[in-house]
Amino acid sequence: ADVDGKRIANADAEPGNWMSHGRDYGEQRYSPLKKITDDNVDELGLAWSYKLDIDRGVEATPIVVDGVMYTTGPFSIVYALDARTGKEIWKYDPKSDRSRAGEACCDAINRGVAVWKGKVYVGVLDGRLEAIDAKTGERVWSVDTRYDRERSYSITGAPRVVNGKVVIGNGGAEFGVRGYVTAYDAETGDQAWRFFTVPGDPDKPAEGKGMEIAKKTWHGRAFVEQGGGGTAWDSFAYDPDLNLLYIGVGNGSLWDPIWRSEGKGDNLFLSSIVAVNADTGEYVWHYQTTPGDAWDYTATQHMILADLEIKGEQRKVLMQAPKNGFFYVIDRATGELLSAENIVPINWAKGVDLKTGRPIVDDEAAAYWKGEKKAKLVQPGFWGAHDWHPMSYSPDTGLVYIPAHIMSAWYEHVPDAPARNKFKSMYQLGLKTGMMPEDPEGLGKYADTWSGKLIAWDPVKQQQAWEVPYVTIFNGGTLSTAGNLVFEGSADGRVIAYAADTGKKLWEQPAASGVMAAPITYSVDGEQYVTFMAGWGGAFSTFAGALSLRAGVQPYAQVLTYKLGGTAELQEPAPREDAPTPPPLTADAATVEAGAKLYDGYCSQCHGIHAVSGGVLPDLRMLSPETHKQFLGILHGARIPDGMPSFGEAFDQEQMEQIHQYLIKRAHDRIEHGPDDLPQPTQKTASN
Ligand SMILES: O=C(O)c1cc(C(=O)O)c2c(n1)C(=O)C(=O)c1cc(C(=O)O)[nH]c1-2
Ligand SMILES: [Ca+2]
Repeated sequence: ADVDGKRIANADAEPGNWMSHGRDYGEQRYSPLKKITDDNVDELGLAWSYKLDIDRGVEATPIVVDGVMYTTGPFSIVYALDARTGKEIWKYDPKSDRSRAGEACCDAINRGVAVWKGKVYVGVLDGRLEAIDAKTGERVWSVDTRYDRERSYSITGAPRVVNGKVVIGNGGAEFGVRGYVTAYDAETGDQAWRFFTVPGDPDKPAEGKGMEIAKKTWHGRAFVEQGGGGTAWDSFAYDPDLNLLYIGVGNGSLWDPIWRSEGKGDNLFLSSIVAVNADTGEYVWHYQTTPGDAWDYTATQHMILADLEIKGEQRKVLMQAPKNGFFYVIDRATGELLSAENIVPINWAKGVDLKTGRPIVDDEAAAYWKGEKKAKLVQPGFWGAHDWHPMSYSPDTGLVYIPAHIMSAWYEHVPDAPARNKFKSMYQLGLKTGMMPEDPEGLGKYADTWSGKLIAWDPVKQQQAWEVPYVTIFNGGTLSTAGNLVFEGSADGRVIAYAADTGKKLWEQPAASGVMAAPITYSVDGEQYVTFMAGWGGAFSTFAGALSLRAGVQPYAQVLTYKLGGTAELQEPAPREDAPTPPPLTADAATVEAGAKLYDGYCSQCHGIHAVSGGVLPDLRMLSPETHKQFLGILHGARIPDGMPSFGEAFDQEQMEQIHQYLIKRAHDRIEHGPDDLPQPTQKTASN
């Protein structure tokens, strides 16, 4: 595992390895390997599988160095496996603080490790960054990256290592945090630099040139208390020649700009790409995709560096398809916007003005944060036209392969800003969102408006080359290879290979769970392998549980590795047990109604809107008689070891009973309505 900057920068010289998150510093996720091609990919079979410990969302990109695979599972557990056989070499559990599991917005997920000079680095869900000995799996150092322990910081992203420094951001912009990126000495864990993405107290000196610029774009003082947001929870890229580190910056906190910044200002560096000096963390340039973000339009999405010929000129570009629906091509030396077009239908903006670089915002979509009382249906909604699922770029076809979403969401202004507290709740967003019908028919109609697509996008022409439809959102990240192939897993539980030039499906097998993570390829002893990390979970299936049931999968977490002629057998989860009979419904309508409000505010982000779980965390309509008895105890923390936080300080006993009664009511609704399967989607949105 003796990886260093030279080796990563020359990744093409050793195509058998996958040494950093996006394979190279430009994060193209393109492999020069071509033993597996469009001619023989139909002979691909399972070589080995490895079962992960916890069946929740799996989002990691594995690293492979010299025959060893380093990857992660739920709750940031790290695995070192023999890349030929899947045999475990060691396992390291950082024992992420389960009492704080509820402070992470989107399941207990992790996007993988970094490897550098004999050490493996992992960001832990509870906010630690740790170095592990690559040979023994023993911890070498550990730092708590949280700048303020009273706030709900978490880490889900993969670290990157640049010039001997481990770079990591954090999550939490749904719960009132101030975003930043920190670089730590890879050897010692000592802090080298920190770059804040949004300003702190306006009465105190700004932290460097970046904050001088940003400060002028914020108004009032509410953002100091509310954190401001701007978490860098996923993407980075690095250009060794320019020595620039690119940071993908997230959404605002609170979401509603009225409660964040008096409804005014661009609120830099929310929803921006920021370039900093990789040695010092000093600001160099920025490009803001969504000024004054009001919709959770993060620009944390995967960034790809490439050299493209644009209008007869060779340009060093950075490409990103952030949540807001546009595909941006930016000059990565200067930050100049070269082009931007939307990849799916959108209604929040009419386009991007190339002169100013600013979106032409639609007045209707913006109305909610101008204080209008009516809810607005905005497209894309909070999981964007593209979320964290990595895209890839093939220099052979010149196309970018984007796992895209078609989805909308309601947004509604609320008359009061919430007081900040540590309980993850919908109220903490400072607006009302996520509204959807409760009745199966209405829900089915709404579900029909959500679907997924693999889009092959031409970044020079800024237009689509081909597409493949999927039944729902949250399909897997992509990998492209010199064998004219694009690999992608799907939300509905398949692993698939397409011809990179035409999009023709060439190979497909079942994956025993939904696949969200991006696959990788590597070779050992001349044999090429393709690995998919399978395992359903993440933001979609926890919050919008009912809609995610369209995927029809369970959260079964495993590493699946394929080779030509592989014959291993796929392990599958046991079928779900039938729901027990609920207790009789005795509560009155007012009690149930009060419980519904509390549930949708505090419980829905994990257990699903209207108590319909997507199957990752327990469906609270199907509690066992034993669990019904322990209900209050569980709310007081009895299941912290499983990641269920205590709500002892959030609710009084009466409120806990109200929630319980609401769940009993929903259990009876479920029996009345029958199974949760929504009506089948129309032809248009059915999977390929
Ligand atoms: O604002 C944030 O700090 C933050 C963090 C995370 C995260 O850390 O996973 C997500 C998001 N936002 C987010 O907006 C989002 O859509 C999302 C999806 C997922 C996921 O893993 O499925 N995480 C996150
Ligand atoms: Ca967010």
